[in-house]
Amino acid sequence: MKTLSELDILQQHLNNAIDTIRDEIKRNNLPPLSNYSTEPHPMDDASIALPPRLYEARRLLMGKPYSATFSWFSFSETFCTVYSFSGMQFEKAFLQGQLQCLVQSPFDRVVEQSLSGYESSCLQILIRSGVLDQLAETDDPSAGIPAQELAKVADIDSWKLVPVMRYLASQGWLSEVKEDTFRLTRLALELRWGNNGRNWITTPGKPEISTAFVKQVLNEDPNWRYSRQPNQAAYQLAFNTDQTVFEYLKHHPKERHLWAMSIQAWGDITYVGIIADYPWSSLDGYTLVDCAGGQGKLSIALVKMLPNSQVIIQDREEVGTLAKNNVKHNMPEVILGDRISVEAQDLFMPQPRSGPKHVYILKLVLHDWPDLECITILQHLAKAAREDTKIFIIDAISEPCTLRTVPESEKVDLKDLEYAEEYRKISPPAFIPANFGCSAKPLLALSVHMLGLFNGRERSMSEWETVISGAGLDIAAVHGLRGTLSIIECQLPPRKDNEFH
Ligand SMILES: C[S@@+](CC[C@H](N)C(=O)[O-])C[C@H]1O[C@@H](n2cnc3c(N)ncnc32)[C@H](O)[C@@H]1O
Repeated sequence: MKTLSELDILQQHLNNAIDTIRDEIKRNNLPPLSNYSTEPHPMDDASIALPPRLYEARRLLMGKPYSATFSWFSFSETFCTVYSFSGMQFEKAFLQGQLQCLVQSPFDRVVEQSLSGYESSCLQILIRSGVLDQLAETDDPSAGIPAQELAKVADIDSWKLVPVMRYLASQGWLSEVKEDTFRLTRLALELRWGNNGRNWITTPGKPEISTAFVKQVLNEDPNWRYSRQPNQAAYQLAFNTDQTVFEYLKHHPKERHLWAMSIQAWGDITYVGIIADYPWSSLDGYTLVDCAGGQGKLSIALVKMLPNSQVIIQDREEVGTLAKNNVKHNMPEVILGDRISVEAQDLFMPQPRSGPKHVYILKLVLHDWPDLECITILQHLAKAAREDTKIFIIDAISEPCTLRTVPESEKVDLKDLEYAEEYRKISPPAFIPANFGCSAKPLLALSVHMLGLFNGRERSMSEWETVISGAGLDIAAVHGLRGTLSIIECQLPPRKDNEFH
């Protein structure tokens, strides 16, 4: 007999729940569910007791960590324990996305969202108390450790630790192997010391900035409310400063280091797609200028890939030291200033590197800035550019959340990618928005975070077009990459016959 995998079993639960909901809707003469309806559905009315089978099918589909009829703890205890005994992880039953929106009770969603900040707080507790590292470094990670023991080593109250850990277990970060004994799950391994997830989550200030974000947007002072200055955002409200994030970090080296690690984490997760999905070898022989190149991970890769190219990492003076150390660490054989150099260069000053066959790269830079600043940055590059210069904006293209009908001849679906080596994005299938809805949540959350930090944002293609044409540049091509980013290749517009350069 075929042994079913966890994926097989979860699919069965999913199909069973959907089939049941469909059947119950028909049996009870309810209207069809739609995420695009502008009317409430009878199932949204919490004062009506749903038929038991429909109620339970919805609970199965949501894999909900709580419900109206179960108290938080009793439900979590039963459910988490049962699931960890059967070797399954709760988080995998928690189906996100379109299906969640379609079937979840709107009030439950409100409760879940209004308390969602606790997930971040509980993760902070897990990490900052050292509990996560205790769980990661134990001799037998699969056995787990009783919360009482963890609390004693961390010097915190176990009465407070247990609800924190159980909540995290319900969200998939931990599993409760027996009552009050927890172990890490696959998801939580990303939070171990040295991993990108840990670097990203430990950058200081995220909770403070997200709280102050409300005050940024709804500020009583209209000068603030309508300000798009990079130094009038939630960050300044949270840290009581009038400096931009980068100016502030200049004077706070410890935070600067943590920030650099978190930026690097985002860079790392997008790196594979940038390298794999663009034909970089076609640029061998070009001079590549990595503007605001940070610690220079992309530049180091490019100099290794392109033996006839020169690569220059530019950034703020205080970041240059990090980049130099990084180059020395990763390429001990290379002499700085030979094929790779690091130099201080302000994005808002004229670009000194100019000449034939140049590529200016702006990776994850423009999303940090409001439109006016982006236009100024691009104008400096446009002024330094020649006819054959390429300007690469490597940033996300944040599709709107609209439904889009793709003409049949242009459709790409999963079947088209069978055995494909070249990456192509699939077209959104029916009822899935252009940005794939909840799949875009990390990027859209980052977009809001950019607003809170700098009045920056992730941009849609039409928003990119505004900024690029505002700087007097043309778009030559757009390359989609795996890992949320794209390369928007820009160039000078063709010269008119009567123009002299
Ligand atoms: C989000 S990071 C991106 C770094 C790098 N391109 C990457 O992808 O890892 C933004 C970078 O812009 C740099 N930066 C900020 N303001 C700058 C300025 N006025 N001139 C030059 N660099 C600046 C920061 O120091 C930081 O390294």
